[in-house]
Amino acid sequence: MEDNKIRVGITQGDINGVGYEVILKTFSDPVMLELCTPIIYGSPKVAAYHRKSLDLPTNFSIVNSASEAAYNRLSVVNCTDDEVKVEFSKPDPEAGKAAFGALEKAIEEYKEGLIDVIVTAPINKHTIQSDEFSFPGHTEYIEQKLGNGEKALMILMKDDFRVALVTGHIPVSQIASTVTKELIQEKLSIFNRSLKQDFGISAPRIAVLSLNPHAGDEGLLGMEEQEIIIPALNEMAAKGMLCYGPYAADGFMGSGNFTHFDGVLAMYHDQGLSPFKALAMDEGVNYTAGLPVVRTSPAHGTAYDIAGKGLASEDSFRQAVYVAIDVYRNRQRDKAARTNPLRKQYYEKRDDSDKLKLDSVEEDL
Ligand SMILES: NC(=O)C1=CN([C@@H]2O[C@H](COP(=O)(O)OP(=O)(O)OC[C@H]3O[C@@H](n4cnc5c(N)ncnc54)[C@H](O)[C@@H]3O)[C@@H](O)[C@H]2O)C=CC1
Ligand SMILES: NCC(=O)COP(=O)(O)O
Repeated sequence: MEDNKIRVGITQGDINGVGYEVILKTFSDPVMLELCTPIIYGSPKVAAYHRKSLDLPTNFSIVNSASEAAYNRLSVVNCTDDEVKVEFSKPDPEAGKAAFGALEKAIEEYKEGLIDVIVTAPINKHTIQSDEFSFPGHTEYIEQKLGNGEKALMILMKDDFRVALVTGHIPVSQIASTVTKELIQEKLSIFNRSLKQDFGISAPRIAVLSLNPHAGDEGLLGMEEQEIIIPALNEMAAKGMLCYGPYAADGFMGSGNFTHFDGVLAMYHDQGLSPFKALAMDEGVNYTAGLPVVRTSPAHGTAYDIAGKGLASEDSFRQAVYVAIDVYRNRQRDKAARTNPLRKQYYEKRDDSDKLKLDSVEEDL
């Protein structure tokens, strides 16, 4: 390795979707190569196929591992069977196998310290399923593989607009029974910590959405607000967290109230992601908070309807690279700031001794 730029490991995702298109378009800009050292985990053959089909100018080097990645170059580590064929827009278990192989290799090299962050191109969540990958998505898989026992939180973000989820990829029929006081508090704690450490916000303000229409209308339309969400918020607020709500989701988003908060915690996937994508999908980023590893992805999926046509925008993928780099740097800064912190000094009221007291280091909620 000839440089000390952040090494961004990129997994190829589903080879029949728009993954390679957005990756190659992003790194056709030489400025991106000054910002980081990108390493694609995938297939030089498949990358070349996409480049030719879409008439893209992006060049890359073939390497055996990220340890060989060259300065100012896009590199590709081959982790895919050369026999695999690209068939644009086709859901194909072979493509699923290729997506999984790339993810496995990236995780292996991350563990070896060869890459600093992981940016994933979209997978087809159905075709990737196998005995080795039985998860609803990257979030849950990476939580298990690289979480060291920590829990993940899915955050979709664009600039200061950040939406996180209490429940994720579960059937709608299971949402109400999955939303518990403990789960809300767990997600709030991860969100609060991430806003501080990953985004440098010292006292984050978090809005929490209700589960039922109109926040339950005092119990008329459901009791979860009264019995679960409000007690969860009250306890966290008593510990000093700046959390507010529950807000009725439709009016909260429609009125623009969300702009007054650093983060919005939604109760379920479509409650949070539908308004988010309506407002911010173009440059939206999916960030997996709460884990030791920094992992991002574009907000979009495989987009089979436009695969191979040259129509996919790379904006979201480019932002995913930026966010991964920013969070990585913010974490380093936060770690440095927390090493040997100055302790707060104060005099106790009603203590006549004039004795200076030192408090203990603040614990994260
Ligand atoms: N992180 C991941 O791996 C994710 C994977 N998926 C998977 O992707 C597949 C398709 O999911 P959908 O819900 O259809 O969402 P999608 O994001 O693939 O497509 C939704 C719409 O947005 C458009 N679109 C998506 N990306 C675009 C881009 N870069 N430029 C321009 N237009 C774009 C598509 O053409 C389509 O009309 C599913 O298998 C899903 O599970 C979905 C989201 C994230
Ligand atoms: N809708 C968001 C999404 O599907 C994210 O999936 P993944 O990042 O967990 O693979």
